[in-house]
Amino acid sequence: MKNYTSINDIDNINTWIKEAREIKANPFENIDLGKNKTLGLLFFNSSLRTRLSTQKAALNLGMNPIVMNVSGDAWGIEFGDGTIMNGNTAEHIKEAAAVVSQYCNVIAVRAFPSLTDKEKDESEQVLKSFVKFASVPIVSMESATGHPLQGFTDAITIAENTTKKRPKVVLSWAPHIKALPHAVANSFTQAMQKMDVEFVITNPEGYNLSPDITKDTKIFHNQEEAFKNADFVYTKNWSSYDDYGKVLNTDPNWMITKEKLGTAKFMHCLPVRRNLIVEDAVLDSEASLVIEQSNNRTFAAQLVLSKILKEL
Ligand SMILES: NCCC[C@H](NC(=O)CCC(=O)O)C(=O)O
Ligand SMILES: NC(=O)OP(=O)(O)O
Repeated sequence: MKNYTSINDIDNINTWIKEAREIKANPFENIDLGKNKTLGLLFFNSSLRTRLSTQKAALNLGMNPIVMNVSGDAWGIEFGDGTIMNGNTAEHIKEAAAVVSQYCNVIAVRAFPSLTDKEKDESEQVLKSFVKFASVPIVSMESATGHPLQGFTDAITIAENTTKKRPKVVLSWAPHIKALPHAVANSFTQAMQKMDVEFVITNPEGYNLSPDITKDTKIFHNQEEAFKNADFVYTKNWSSYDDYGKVLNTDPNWMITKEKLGTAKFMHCLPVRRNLIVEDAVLDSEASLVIEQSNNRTFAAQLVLSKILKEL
């Protein structure tokens, strides 16, 4: 595999899940695979899980990870083509990506959307510019429209925790005070569409995800109806897609409660705001899979890095 920038880069999700679970059972088996290879992690935004689990994955493969917070610490990077650089940006992505490629054998990038310019966000300018101008493989650590390491992690976690051949999985919107990206919900949707699960989405009116993502997945505006017979409830806030980046609804009735969850397992990518997205009683119960999801981030990243290293 050259790059990992989308759930669409997974050729066979069941095989990948099996391989990731084998890595989880024996994480140091390929400790020599990444010997003398460097992974550069570039963050344009905050992170706790992605930053640590991706470094840990690299270390488990014998790679050397080097990390940089690009925003603030590096020179401002210009992405525009042909720009007269007399503003705040000091170097062009053409040089920046080429330079980082001299130091790193693989580059991982986190770059969130603006949530103000839909066309620009959907063009994935930052991620795609790294793919274009770096001479080494690129891994997305959450871009404007997707979080494929998270989506794959969530698929592993569902496979590990299901007792049924075809469980029912619900992606539920929940309220938040800030405008949040669609990336996690998009990649989770794409991952579930590849799995043998009954998958539905529930969100208030005005909050449907991009139809290019949801395709023929059933969308309920009634959360209670969607939750009937659910085995897994995956919760995430996202801002409006149609009224791009706007917060149209903060109705607390959409918060996940123990009563609503019933016998289903609760999932969230984290970080999660307690008693806004989900009540304490859920996160503090056996029904919550959030810590195991975070654990699985390491093995998802380790599989992706293994596949890239094998083709370097
Ligand atoms: N990487 C996982 C989620 C990252 C981001 N969450 C956030 O920005 C939450 C921030 C807050 O709660 O203030 C998102 O939704 O895409
Ligand atoms: N789930 C996730 O990507 O967490 P961080 O934003 O902390 O990396």
